[in-house]
Amino acid sequence: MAEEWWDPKGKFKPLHKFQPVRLGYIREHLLTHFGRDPNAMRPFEGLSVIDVGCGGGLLCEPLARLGATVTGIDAAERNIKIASLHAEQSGLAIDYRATTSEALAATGARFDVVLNMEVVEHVDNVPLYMKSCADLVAPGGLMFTATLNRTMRAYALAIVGAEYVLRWLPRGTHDWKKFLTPEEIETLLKRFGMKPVDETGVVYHPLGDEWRKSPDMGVNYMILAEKPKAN
Ligand SMILES: C[S@@+](CC[C@H](N)C(=O)[O-])C[C@H]1O[C@@H](n2cnc3c(N)ncnc32)[C@H](O)[C@@H]1O
Ligand SMILES: [Mg+2]
Repeated sequence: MAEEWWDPKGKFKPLHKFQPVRLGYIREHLLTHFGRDPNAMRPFEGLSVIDVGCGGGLLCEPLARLGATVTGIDAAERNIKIASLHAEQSGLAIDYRATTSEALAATGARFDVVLNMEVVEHVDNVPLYMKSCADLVAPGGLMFTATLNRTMRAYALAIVGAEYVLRWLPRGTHDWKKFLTPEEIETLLKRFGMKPVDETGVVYHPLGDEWRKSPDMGVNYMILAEKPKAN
Protein backbone atom coordinates (compact mmCIF):
# COMPACT_ATOMS: atom_id res chain seq x y z
CA MET A 1 0.00 0.00 0.00
CA ALA A 2 2.70 2.48 0.96
CA GLU A 3 4.32 1.87 -2.40
CA GLU A 4 1.13 3.01 -4.06
CA TRP A 5 1.51 6.55 -2.68
CA TRP A 6 5.28 6.73 -2.65
CA ASP A 7 6.04 5.04 -5.99
CA PRO A 8 6.97 7.86 -8.41
CA LYS A 9 5.73 5.68 -11.30
CA GLY A 10 2.62 4.36 -9.55
CA LYS A 11 -0.98 5.39 -9.23
CA PHE A 12 -0.08 8.87 -7.96
CA LYS A 13 2.60 9.61 -10.55
CA PRO A 14 1.18 13.06 -11.44
CA LEU A 15 1.44 14.18 -7.78
CA HIS A 16 5.11 13.16 -7.75
CA LYS A 17 5.67 15.04 -10.99
CA PHE A 18 4.08 18.16 -9.45
CA GLN A 19 6.39 18.05 -6.43
CA PRO A 20 9.17 20.40 -7.60
CA VAL A 21 6.85 23.11 -8.91
CA ARG A 22 4.38 23.04 -6.04
CA LEU A 23 7.01 22.79 -3.32
CA GLY A 24 8.92 25.61 -4.98
CA TYR A 25 5.78 27.75 -5.00
CA ILE A 26 4.93 26.98 -1.37
CA ARG A 27 8.50 27.52 -0.18
CA GLU A 28 8.90 30.82 -2.04
CA HIS A 29 5.67 32.27 -0.64
CA LEU A 30 6.25 31.05 2.92
CA LEU A 31 9.73 32.60 2.91
CA THR A 32 8.41 35.99 1.78
CA HIS A 33 5.17 36.08 3.77
CA PHE A 34 6.68 34.99 7.06
CA GLY A 35 10.03 36.77 6.48
CA ARG A 36 12.14 33.63 6.78
CA ASP A 37 15.82 33.14 5.84
CA PRO A 38 16.11 31.37 2.46
CA ASN A 39 19.56 30.07 3.40
CA ALA A 40 18.49 28.47 6.67
CA MET A 41 18.51 24.68 6.88
CA ARG A 42 15.09 24.69 8.58
CA PRO A 43 13.54 28.04 7.56
CA PHE A 44 10.01 27.14 8.69
CA GLU A 45 10.84 26.31 12.29
CA GLY A 46 7.90 27.30 14.49
CA LEU A 47 5.34 27.54 11.67
CA SER A 48 2.32 25.28 11.96
CA VAL A 49 1.23 23.72 8.68
CA ILE A 50 -1.79 21.52 8.02
CA ASP A 51 -2.01 19.44 4.86
CA VAL A 52 -5.70 18.80 4.24
CA GLY A 53 -6.30 15.57 2.31
CA CYS A 54 -2.64 14.65 2.78
CA GLY A 55 -2.93 11.19 1.20
CA GLY A 56 0.35 9.37 1.74
CA GLY A 57 2.04 12.53 3.03
CA LEU A 58 3.92 13.62 -0.09
CA LEU A 59 3.81 17.29 0.95
CA CYS A 60 3.96 16.78 4.72
CA GLU A 61 7.40 15.19 4.68
CA PRO A 62 9.35 17.86 2.76
CA LEU A 63 7.74 20.60 4.85
CA ALA A 64 8.63 18.81 8.08
CA ARG A 65 12.22 18.56 6.80
CA LEU A 66 12.18 22.32 6.28
CA GLY A 67 11.36 22.73 9.96
CA ALA A 68 7.59 23.23 9.96
CA THR A 69 5.39 21.64 12.61
CA VAL A 70 3.23 19.54 10.33
CA THR A 71 -0.24 18.07 10.79
CA GLY A 72 -1.60 15.84 8.03
CA ILE A 73 -5.27 14.94 7.89
CA ASP A 74 -7.11 12.65 5.53
CA ALA A 75 -10.67 11.38 5.48
CA ALA A 76 -9.35 7.92 4.55
CA GLU A 77 -7.96 5.99 7.52
CA ARG A 78 -5.92 3.81 5.14
CA ASN A 79 -4.00 6.84 3.83
CA ILE A 80 -3.19 7.98 7.36
CA LYS A 81 -1.77 4.55 8.18
CA ILE A 82 0.43 4.66 5.08
CA ALA A 83 1.55 8.23 5.78
CA SER A 84 2.35 7.50 9.45
CA LEU A 85 4.37 4.42 8.59
CA HIS A 86 6.32 6.27 5.93
CA ALA A 87 7.08 9.23 8.22
CA GLU A 88 8.30 6.84 10.88
CA GLN A 89 10.63 5.20 8.36
CA SER A 90 11.85 8.66 7.33
CA GLY A 91 12.44 9.60 10.97
CA LEU A 92 10.02 12.53 10.82
CA ALA A 93 7.59 13.60 13.51
CA ILE A 94 4.32 14.46 11.76
CA ASP A 95 0.96 14.61 13.50
CA TYR A 96 -1.25 12.46 11.26
CA ARG A 97 -4.96 12.16 11.98
CA ALA A 98 -7.77 10.38 10.22
CA THR A 99 -10.36 13.14 10.12
CA THR A 100 -11.93 15.65 7.78
CA SER A 101 -11.25 19.36 7.48
CA GLU A 102 -14.89 19.96 8.40
CA ALA A 103 -14.58 18.01 11.68
CA LEU A 104 -11.22 19.52 12.61
CA ALA A 105 -12.29 23.10 11.85
CA ALA A 106 -15.29 22.60 14.13
CA THR A 107 -12.92 22.01 17.07
CA GLY A 108 -11.47 25.51 16.62
CA ALA A 109 -8.01 24.26 15.50
CA ARG A 110 -5.99 26.96 13.69
CA PHE A 111 -2.74 26.82 11.64
CA ASP A 112 -0.35 29.36 10.11
CA VAL A 113 -0.54 27.55 6.78
CA VAL A 114 -3.27 25.42 5.21
CA LEU A 115 -2.47 23.29 2.18
CA ASN A 116 -5.49 22.43 0.06
CA MET A 117 -3.77 20.61 -2.78
CA GLU A 118 -5.61 18.48 -5.35
CA VAL A 119 -8.56 17.84 -3.06
CA VAL A 120 -11.38 20.28 -3.85
CA GLU A 121 -12.17 18.64 -7.23
CA HIS A 122 -12.96 15.42 -5.33
CA VAL A 123 -15.29 16.73 -2.61
CA ASP A 124 -19.09 16.66 -2.69
CA ASN A 125 -19.91 19.87 -0.86
CA VAL A 126 -17.41 22.40 -2.19
CA PRO A 127 -18.58 25.49 -0.25
CA LEU A 128 -18.62 23.58 3.04
CA TYR A 129 -15.17 22.15 2.34
CA MET A 130 -13.70 25.53 1.34
CA LYS A 131 -15.21 27.13 4.43
CA SER A 132 -13.61 24.50 6.66
CA CYS A 133 -10.19 25.08 5.05
CA ALA A 134 -10.54 28.85 5.45
CA ASP A 135 -11.60 28.42 9.09
CA LEU A 136 -8.43 26.40 9.75
CA VAL A 137 -6.24 29.40 8.78
CA ALA A 138 -5.06 31.55 11.69
CA PRO A 139 -5.30 35.35 11.27
CA GLY A 140 -2.28 36.46 9.23
CA GLY A 141 -1.91 32.95 7.80
CA LEU A 142 -1.90 31.52 4.30
CA MET A 143 -3.86 28.97 2.33
CA PHE A 144 -2.67 27.29 -0.87
CA THR A 145 -5.20 25.71 -3.23
CA ALA A 146 -4.22 23.56 -6.22
CA THR A 147 -6.78 22.06 -8.57
CA LEU A 148 -8.04 21.65 -12.14
CA ASN A 149 -9.97 24.19 -14.21
CA ARG A 150 -13.34 23.33 -15.77
CA THR A 151 -12.37 23.97 -19.40
CA MET A 152 -12.54 21.88 -22.58
CA ARG A 153 -8.74 21.77 -22.54
CA ALA A 154 -8.75 20.32 -19.04
CA TYR A 155 -11.18 17.67 -20.27
CA ALA A 156 -8.89 16.84 -23.20
CA LEU A 157 -5.65 16.86 -21.19
CA ALA A 158 -6.49 15.88 -17.62
CA ILE A 159 -9.14 13.27 -18.42
CA VAL A 160 -8.72 11.96 -21.99
CA GLY A 161 -4.94 12.51 -22.03
CA ALA A 162 -3.93 11.57 -18.49
CA GLU A 163 -6.47 8.78 -17.86
CA TYR A 164 -7.02 7.22 -21.30
CA VAL A 165 -4.04 7.96 -23.55
CA LEU A 166 -1.00 8.33 -21.29
CA ARG A 167 -2.52 6.31 -18.41
CA TRP A 168 -0.86 8.51 -15.80
CA LEU A 169 -3.97 8.12 -13.65
CA PRO A 170 -6.53 5.33 -13.22
CA ARG A 171 -9.68 5.87 -15.31
CA GLY A 172 -12.39 7.61 -13.35
CA THR A 173 -9.95 9.49 -11.07
CA HIS A 174 -11.51 12.78 -12.08
CA ASP A 175 -15.01 13.94 -12.92
CA TRP A 176 -14.84 17.00 -15.20
CA LYS A 177 -18.11 18.40 -13.89
CA LYS A 178 -16.52 18.77 -10.45
CA PHE A 179 -13.62 20.89 -11.70
CA LEU A 180 -13.73 24.53 -10.59
CA THR A 181 -12.66 27.69 -12.35
CA PRO A 182 -10.18 30.05 -10.64
CA GLU A 183 -13.00 32.60 -10.40
CA GLU A 184 -15.20 30.13 -8.52
CA ILE A 185 -12.39 29.29 -6.09
CA GLU A 186 -11.61 32.97 -5.53
CA THR A 187 -15.27 33.81 -4.94
CA LEU A 188 -15.45 31.10 -2.26
CA LEU A 189 -12.16 32.18 -0.69
CA LYS A 190 -13.43 35.74 -0.36
CA ARG A 191 -16.80 34.61 0.96
CA PHE A 192 -15.01 32.79 3.77
CA GLY A 193 -12.77 35.68 4.78
CA MET A 194 -9.67 34.98 2.68
CA LYS A 195 -7.94 37.43 0.36
CA PRO A 196 -6.53 35.89 -2.85
CA VAL A 197 -3.02 37.35 -3.32
CA ASP A 198 -1.42 35.26 -6.06
CA GLU A 199 -2.30 32.74 -8.74
CA THR A 200 -0.40 30.71 -11.31
CA GLY A 201 -1.01 28.09 -13.94
CA VAL A 202 0.98 24.86 -13.90
CA VAL A 203 1.86 23.48 -17.33
CA TYR A 204 3.49 20.26 -18.51
CA HIS A 205 6.65 20.50 -20.61
CA PRO A 206 7.10 17.19 -22.46
CA LEU A 207 10.71 17.86 -23.44
CA GLY A 208 11.96 18.10 -19.88
CA ASP A 209 9.13 15.81 -18.66
CA GLU A 210 8.39 18.40 -15.99
CA TRP A 211 5.72 20.80 -14.79
CA ARG A 212 6.40 24.51 -14.55
CA LYS A 213 4.62 27.66 -13.49
CA SER A 214 2.87 29.50 -16.33
CA PRO A 215 0.40 32.38 -16.77
CA ASP A 216 -1.86 29.78 -18.44
CA MET A 217 -4.41 28.67 -15.83
CA GLY A 218 -6.52 26.77 -18.35
CA VAL A 219 -5.81 23.29 -16.95
CA ASN A 220 -3.86 22.99 -13.66
CA TYR A 221 -3.49 25.97 -11.39
CA MET A 222 -2.64 27.14 -7.86
CA ILE A 223 -4.08 30.03 -5.86
CA LEU A 224 -2.59 31.62 -2.76
CA ALA A 225 -4.82 33.43 -0.27
CA GLU A 226 -4.10 35.28 2.94
CA LYS A 227 -6.28 35.66 6.03
CA PRO A 228 -6.12 39.28 7.22
CA LYS A 229 -4.64 39.81 10.66
CA ALA A 230 -7.22 40.42 13.35
CA ASN A 231 -7.40 44.10 14.38
C1 LIG B 1 -5.90 13.41 -4.82
S1 LIG B 1 -5.60 13.19 -3.10
C2 LIG B 1 -4.46 14.53 -2.79
C3 LIG B 1 -3.25 14.14 -1.98
C4 LIG B 1 -2.32 15.25 -1.53
N1 LIG B 1 -3.01 16.47 -1.11
C5 LIG B 1 -1.32 15.60 -2.59
O1 LIG B 1 -1.56 16.55 -3.35
O2 LIG B 1 -0.27 14.94 -2.69
C6 LIG B 1 -7.09 13.76 -2.29
C7 LIG B 1 -7.22 13.31 -0.84
O3 LIG B 1 -8.16 14.13 -0.15
C8 LIG B 1 -8.83 13.35 0.83
N2 LIG B 1 -10.03 14.12 1.23
C9 LIG B 1 -11.10 14.43 0.47
N3 LIG B 1 -11.97 15.22 1.14
C10 LIG B 1 -11.43 15.45 2.37
C11 LIG B 1 -11.82 16.21 3.51
N4 LIG B 1 -12.96 16.91 3.52
N5 LIG B 1 -11.01 16.22 4.61
C12 LIG B 1 -9.85 15.52 4.59
N6 LIG B 1 -9.43 14.78 3.54
C13 LIG B 1 -10.19 14.74 2.43
C14 LIG B 1 -9.02 12.02 0.14
O4 LIG B 1 -9.18 10.97 1.06
C15 LIG B 1 -7.71 11.88 -0.67
O5 LIG B 1 -6.71 11.16 0.02
MG1 LIG C 1 -7.32 15.33 -8.35
